[in-house]
Amino acid sequence: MSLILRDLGVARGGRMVVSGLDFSLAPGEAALLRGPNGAGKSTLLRALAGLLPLAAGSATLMGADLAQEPDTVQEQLAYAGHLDAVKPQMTVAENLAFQARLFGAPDAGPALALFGLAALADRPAGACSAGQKRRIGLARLALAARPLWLLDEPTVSLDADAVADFAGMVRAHCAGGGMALVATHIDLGLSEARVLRLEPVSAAVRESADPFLGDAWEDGL
Ligand SMILES: Nc1ncnc2c1ncn2[C@@H]1O[C@H](COP(=O)(O)OP(=O)(O)OP(=O)(O)O)[C@@H](O)[C@H]1O
Repeated sequence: MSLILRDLGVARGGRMVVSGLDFSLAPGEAALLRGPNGAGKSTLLRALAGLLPLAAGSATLMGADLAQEPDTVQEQLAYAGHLDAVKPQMTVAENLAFQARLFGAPDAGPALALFGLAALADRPAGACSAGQKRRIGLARLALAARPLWLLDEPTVSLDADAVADFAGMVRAHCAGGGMALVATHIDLGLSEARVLRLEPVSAAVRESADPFLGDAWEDGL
């Protein structure tokens, strides 16, 4: 019932960005994904969310292999990337009601109860501040009954109170048997969380690419 990564490798633009990664997360555990800019944190999260292919190794979630059964794995996780997944023309309540339908939740109540969003319920999301939009994006996690949360810099734009609320949300998720892998550069106050540190793949490995071809960049990612 865990997330298990074995000898995992992920490439970007034809270069290995994450390589030889072994890690596991058990129900009830949170891990902070740390490392310098460019170390591969977003890349790893996107790969685990099924948005990038694995170049090597394996990832299994609750017994399902990501490469063999991607749909089964994706149904067990919720991914929150750098974008807030908020529709600007809809109100805060409508956005969350939409997310509730998407995740099969009966209503948006549990999300509206978070981060002071009830007070913003009738405001068009497009008229919300950056931190308010981020709150909407995170609150939708409460509607997704998914055991694994993959969160990429979730606290960007949040004030100190909202960061504390977010830490409480992760703690409650884990207390209920959930798991969270959270890429962050800041101290979230989750002292019980484990740390998975990524380092940029060594220069020697990078320079093994054909020097005459230059860098290859993926589009639209
Ligand atoms: N679209 C892309 N095409 C090619 N290479 C990419 C692409 N996106 C990212 N990379 C490269 O992959 C490496 C890892 O990037 P990634 O975004 O995963 O790092 P990160 O650890 O999340 O960094 P940060 O802390 O800055 O968010 C970087 O060297 C980056 O240049």
